[in-house]
This record gives sequence, C-alpha cells and structure tokens, in this order.
Amino acid sequence: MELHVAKDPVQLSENVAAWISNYILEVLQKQERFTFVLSGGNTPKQLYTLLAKAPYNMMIPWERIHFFWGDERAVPFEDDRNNAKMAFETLLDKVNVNPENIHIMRTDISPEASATEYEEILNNYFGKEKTTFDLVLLGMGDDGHTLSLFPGLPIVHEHKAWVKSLWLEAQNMYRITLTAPVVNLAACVVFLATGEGKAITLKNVIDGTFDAEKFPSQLIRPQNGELHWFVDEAAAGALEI
Ligand SMILES: O=C(O)[C@H](O)[C@@H](O)[C@H](O)[C@H](O)COP(=O)(O)O
Repeated sequence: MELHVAKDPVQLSENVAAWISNYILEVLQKQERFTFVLSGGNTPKQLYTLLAKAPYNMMIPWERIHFFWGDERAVPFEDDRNNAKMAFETLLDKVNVNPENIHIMRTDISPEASATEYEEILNNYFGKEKTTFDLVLLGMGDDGHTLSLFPGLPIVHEHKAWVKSLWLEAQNMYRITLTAPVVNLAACVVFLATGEGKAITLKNVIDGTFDAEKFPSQLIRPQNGELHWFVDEAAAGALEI
C-alpha cells in the first residue's frame, strides 16, 4: 500500500489528476484499451472536473478508455444522486469519449436485473483474464464503507459474485455495486479520502485489526495489483506518519 498525503482537497485533486493521467499513458503504451472504474460521492467531483480541462483533456486518449462504475444508486439517471449523471456532467460530456465504451449501471430496470446485466458485461470483458480493471477509483464513507459495501450488511461477505444489488435501509434505496472479489482482481486501486470526519476511520482501516463487518474498506486488497490511498492532511490526522 502506498499513502500519498496532500495539503488539502484542491491539492489532492491536482495530484491525483497528474498521477492518473501518467498512469493511463504508461499503460496505454503496452495495450490498446484502458478500463477505468469511476466512483460516486462528492470527493471525485473536483478530480473529474480537472481531468476535463487542459492539459488532461488533450493529453489523455479518451477514445481508448472504457468506463465502468463502482456502484450506483438505484434512482433515475436524471436524479442528482445518480453517480453516472455526476460523471457525465463533470467529465464524460466534455471529453472525446467513445459512447460505446461507457458502461453505466442501469437504473431503468430492476436492481437485480441491472446487477445481472453488469456481471455479464464484465464477464465479456474479463472472463478468462486474471486481472480485471486497469484502474478502480474508490471513495470511503465516514463509516468505513466503500462502493456500496456498508458495515454490517451481508454484501461484505460476498466471495463469488462480481456485481450485486442490495437494499440500503438507511438511505431508503436500492444500490448496485461491484463486490470486493472483482475489485481485488484490478491492476490498480486508488482510494480518495478527505476531511477530518474520515480521520479515525482511516486509521482503523489502514492500521487497525481486520474487521470487514465494521470497516468494509479493509476488504479492498488487490491480489496482484497496486493499492494507493490519496488523502488530505485532515483525513490523515490520526495516522502515525
Ligand atoms: O455512491 C456512493 O455513495 C459511493 O460510490 C460511495 O462508496 C462513496 O465513494 C463514499 O460514500 C464516499 O463518498 P464521499 O466522497 O461523498 O465522501
């Protein structure tokens, strides 16, 4: 695991934009396509906005990037809580992507059907390969969840399925989410976390005893890939570094 600490959320987004674009260019020297899992939540908004501007909008061969989502709230695409909507507004509508390479988690069908369909899409992409995504971007909630793997829910014990739907009582909505097993087959996972509200949880996730029921972010341990945490000083506040 590699920890990158930035002064504040603005610097963090700048560092991550530079880091990610270098990584994409490096990988694309060796292969034709790049598979990129986007995350929802607030933290990545600034990063997406930066990636849509110079120099990154020109530097990155967007048409060679295939986009996926880590999780989705089962609300219509037009709803502001929809993770795909946010990514389109901040990034995908502004750069030269190939619409055929964008794989949203559908919310116009039942959450179960959407999860099954997404699992099929992933199987078609990665079926026999040992490594899945080139890059998975993740966030962590103050409670230690990542993706839609929330503390105490059965989904944290999923060993087999790559995509599942679940009911989230606290938010009164269904979610569709990738599971830890598929994310752990990625070549690279990048977590973003900012703010002092995440400091104690971050310490528990990184330095604490393994307890996935309580801190599902601990489930993310790429088998053969890299794991990076990009955090700001406030989120890093409780770490001993
Ligand atoms: O749809 C979502 O809610 C997410 O994908 C979720 O896992 C998110 O990454 C964390 O909740 C962190 O969210 P913030 O960046 O808003 O703190």
